[in-house]
Amino acid sequence: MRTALSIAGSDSSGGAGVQADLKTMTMNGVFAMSAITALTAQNTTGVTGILEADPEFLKKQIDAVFEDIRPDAVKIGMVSSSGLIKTIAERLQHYKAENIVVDPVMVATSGSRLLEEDAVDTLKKELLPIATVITPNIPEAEILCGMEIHTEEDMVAAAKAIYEDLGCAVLLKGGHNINDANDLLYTKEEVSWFKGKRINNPNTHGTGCTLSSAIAANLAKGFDLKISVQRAKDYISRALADMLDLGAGSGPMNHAFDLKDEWKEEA
Ligand SMILES: Nc1ncnc2c1ncn2[C@@H]1O[C@H](COP(=O)(O)OP(=O)(O)OP(=O)(O)O)[C@@H](O)[C@H]1O
Ligand SMILES: Cc1ncc(COP(=O)(O)O)c(N)n1
Repeated sequence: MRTALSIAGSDSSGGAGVQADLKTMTMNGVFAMSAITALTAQNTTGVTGILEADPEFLKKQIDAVFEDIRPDAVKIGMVSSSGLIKTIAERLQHYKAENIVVDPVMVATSGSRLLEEDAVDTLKKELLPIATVITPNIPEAEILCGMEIHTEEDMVAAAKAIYEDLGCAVLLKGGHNINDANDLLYTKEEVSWFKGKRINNPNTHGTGCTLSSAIAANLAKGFDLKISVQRAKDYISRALADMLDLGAGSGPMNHAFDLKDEWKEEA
């Protein structure tokens, strides 16, 4: 069985973070492991507390995984602070990790900050350049490239600027657009659009975590980046279409939908 590691924060409400990652990876047919960067006390309406892991303890978790069950792919979500980012980058390079998907989580859907402001530079310098693909949403991409994004042309220009600056493939997610949910993949070879029909579901807590974990799971199974993104997009559309409605805020998605063997196939 192929394996994947989530390096991310814990979401006590189960909709985002490590909890979303493990559900998504399992549904996509890989064995899921975790190294937790922070505990959050969180629900659909907001984050009430964050307890960061000590970088030395995060290193222990990553070492414990790599020295026994080497992951075929790694997804990185909430990284919180510079010390944790440096530890992750150093360890992944040490183990020559492959198929690294970084979701540069900065602010939760509910509005709470999940990455310290002064850690953005460390993220750009140390972690994003070693990624196979990064998956910013529009506000995150604006921070990474310093330009405003209003149109699909702006999305292409922003993805190009980020690619040229950091050297990693960029999946710029359009979930924050008003009309469509079209995502743009910018790689060395080509620019591809992944068109999605906007599903009228206000419960989008954890969509970014889910998409990036599904990409990692499919890379782990041997699919190339474009096919992995398409499969991940199909997965998230299916999960959103289930219309689970829990909690008073933007709720989580259901992952326990009809298990279909097609989600689990390997390349
Ligand atoms: N209402 C929707 N209908 C269909 N697809 C959606 C919808 N909202 C988001 N998506 C898709 O979900 C994925 C995540 O996109 P989004 O831009 O919401 O990321 P995000 O903001 O990082 O997510 P998060 O809510 O975890 O912060 C993308 O593939 C996006 O196109
Ligand atoms: C631990 C953790 N990681 C990531 C997110 C981002 O997800 P969202 O933007 O959907 O709130 C989150 N809320 N909590």
